[in-house]
Amino acid sequence: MSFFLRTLPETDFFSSLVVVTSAIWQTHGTQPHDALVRSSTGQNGDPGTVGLTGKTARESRNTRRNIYRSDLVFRVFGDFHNFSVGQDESKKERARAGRSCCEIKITYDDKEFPKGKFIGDSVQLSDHGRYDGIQRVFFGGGLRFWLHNLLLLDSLSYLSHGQLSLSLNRMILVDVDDIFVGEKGTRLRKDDVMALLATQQRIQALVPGFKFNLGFSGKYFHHGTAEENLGDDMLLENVDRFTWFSHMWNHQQPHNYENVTHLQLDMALNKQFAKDHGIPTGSGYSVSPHHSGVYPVHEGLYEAWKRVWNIKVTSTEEYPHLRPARLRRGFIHRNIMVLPRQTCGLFTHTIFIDRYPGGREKLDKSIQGGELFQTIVHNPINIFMTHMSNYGNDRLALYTFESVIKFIQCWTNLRLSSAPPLQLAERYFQLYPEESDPVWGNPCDDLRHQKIWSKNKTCDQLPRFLVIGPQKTGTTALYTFLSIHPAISSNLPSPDTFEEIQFFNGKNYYKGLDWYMSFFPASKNESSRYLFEKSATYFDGELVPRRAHALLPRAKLITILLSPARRAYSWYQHTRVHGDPVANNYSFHSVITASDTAPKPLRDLRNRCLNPGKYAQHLERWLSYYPPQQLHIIDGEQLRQNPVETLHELQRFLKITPAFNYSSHLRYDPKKGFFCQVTNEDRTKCLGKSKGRQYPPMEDKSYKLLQRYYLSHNTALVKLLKRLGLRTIPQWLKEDLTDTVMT
Ligand SMILES: Nc1ncnc2c1ncn2[C@@H]1O[C@H](COP(=O)(O)OS(=O)(=O)O)[C@@H](OP(=O)(O)O)[C@H]1O
Repeated sequence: MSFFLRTLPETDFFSSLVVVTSAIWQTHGTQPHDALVRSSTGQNGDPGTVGLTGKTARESRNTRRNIYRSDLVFRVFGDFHNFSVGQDESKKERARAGRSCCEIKITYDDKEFPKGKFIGDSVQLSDHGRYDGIQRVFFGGGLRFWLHNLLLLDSLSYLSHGQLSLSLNRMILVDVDDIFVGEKGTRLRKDDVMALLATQQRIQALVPGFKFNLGFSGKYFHHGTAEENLGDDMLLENVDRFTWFSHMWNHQQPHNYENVTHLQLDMALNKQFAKDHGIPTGSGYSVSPHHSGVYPVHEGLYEAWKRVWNIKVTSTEEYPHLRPARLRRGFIHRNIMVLPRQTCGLFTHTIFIDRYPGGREKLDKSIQGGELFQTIVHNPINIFMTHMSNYGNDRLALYTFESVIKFIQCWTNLRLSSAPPLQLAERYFQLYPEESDPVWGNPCDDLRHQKIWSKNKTCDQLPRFLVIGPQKTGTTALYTFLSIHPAISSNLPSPDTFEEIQFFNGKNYYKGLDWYMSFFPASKNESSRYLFEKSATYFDGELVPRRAHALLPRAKLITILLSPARRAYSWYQHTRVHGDPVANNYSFHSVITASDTAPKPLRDLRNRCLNPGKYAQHLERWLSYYPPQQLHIIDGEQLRQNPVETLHELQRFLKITPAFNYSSHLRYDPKKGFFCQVTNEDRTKCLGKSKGRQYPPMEDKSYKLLQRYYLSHNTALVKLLKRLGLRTIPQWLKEDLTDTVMT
């Protein structure tokens, strides 16, 4: 299916026009599909007469008045030979009376558009395609108008026969943070709690399962005025009518606790408070003050949450960043599901309508088709952040949520519902399973993140360059030689994978950023230190470039390439020596010629052996994240034969000054057959016997076969290297290609 969205140049008729054309769906009599926008002939009759009622803020604690009368926009579908046009009839008497507006005849082929008769801002036309067989929906200007926005989505659904449709189900949870926390004079009184309950009941009629979700900090219970303390009591008297979650005992930010035990002790106090006051403790949900510790992750918080509260779900506005809100996502860390959190425009200090930033008009705009309304339209699952103070005073949160819910009911066919956080989270990750995987970013790249990250942590503990492999190209030799450099430091060794951390591929990634950074101990002389790590499996890892780029966007990348055929053979020998039973049962030739019907272990081994050698393909993946200027390609043969020059070039690429002269630090060792490090005692220290081992040469038939196998990949590599401006094509690459042509 293909859709073409384009803006046409200005015409007399439409100030600007977006045409949605379905070239595929050319039939008539389309199936009706669930539309977002409630049509003017909806089940409630005429929406033009539906006025929303809501609570005005301050002065209306006990009076209700009509605060909103719907603007009316007709959506009329016809065809170009005889169609109706809808126009924005707001404030016009006939619109309020619900009468349809003008009926205009128009003919399509001779372009007789009746000039000046339309209000371009509100025209939507559907061409059923009777003229040329192509269905279209035309939009007049004013696409920023909220209803047009929805109609565009409906049009896509309509033209695609429902295949490009949004589900109509929306789930809403409203968190009320800071229960018991507020300053005297800003907290809930008894009548506020009554209003909270009454509003909740009204919302429940429209949103099944809805309950305000109260986040409490027990330390501040009864810290208000006498009247407000009665409000606290009343919340507890109605404890079962709400859902509850822990918001830290003393409202402290968890990232400020370096010691997990202290964090646990504080959490335990809040739990004890809950037990003493009959507050349920089993929701499995918690939110930390100011999102601290959730993202960027403070491991201590996750640890203590699990131990004290058995937390399974939390939420934050900070992942991956606060803005833009529409890009907020969820992730799972240590089995705790982190959901994206939304704002409704109310913050702790927004408590009076006359002091609402931008005034009441701004709030109403957000509710009536603006930001808040759109948030619900575009997010299947919404967790809104509010604070206790928003429910006292002018009760702006009550007004906001009741109004937006009614507005949604009036203008859309969305089906609203609510559920406890655990259910929401399960639903969320069913809808977006790909989000389970976290993507760790650099906390120092976002000021807000830095503020809610432990002061003891530093971004200097991250590598400035990565040696990405592939395996068996001489990466260990390069790693060892780089470590001789006085200004370069490698990572600490890993107990499992030795000199390689293998963070960005495989399971280690789920251990989190703290785990990764623990391999790069902070040094006193940060500025002169070039931290790096090498993990040869990064090169061909599907997810690695994306993950590496998210954390280290400015890092430089070093890769070593040599004949993919020879690399595959070296890898096979390495795997045999490491006791792989399949490699030991099958000859190299059997492995590389294994067919797709071969036993799975053999096919897996074949793939692991051959895939990394498809260099161009893997490099393109890296280059889709990193600019070419950050990539340095080393010829593996040159590294082997002339490591000194190779390292001098590399230093220039890394812009490391002063340059370190390797010539007196590396020497050819005839016994080993490779260059080795020169020790202080003027001896050579070579890599262990696992590197540069002796094995029989590759059979000619295998080499020839691999040359053919890699022909297209090597050809693509030549093109890529030229595109990257490499002046000389490596000799091994020329040979691989030439020999293939000759055979
Ligand atoms: N100076 C020096 N000393 C020893 N070995 C050297 C050196 N330079 C390059 N090589 C080649 O490096 C091959 C091993 O590559 P890696 O270190 O990348 O292997 S690994 O992926 O880390 O296992 C290794 O492959 P094999 O010969 O198959 O063992 C060597 O050919």
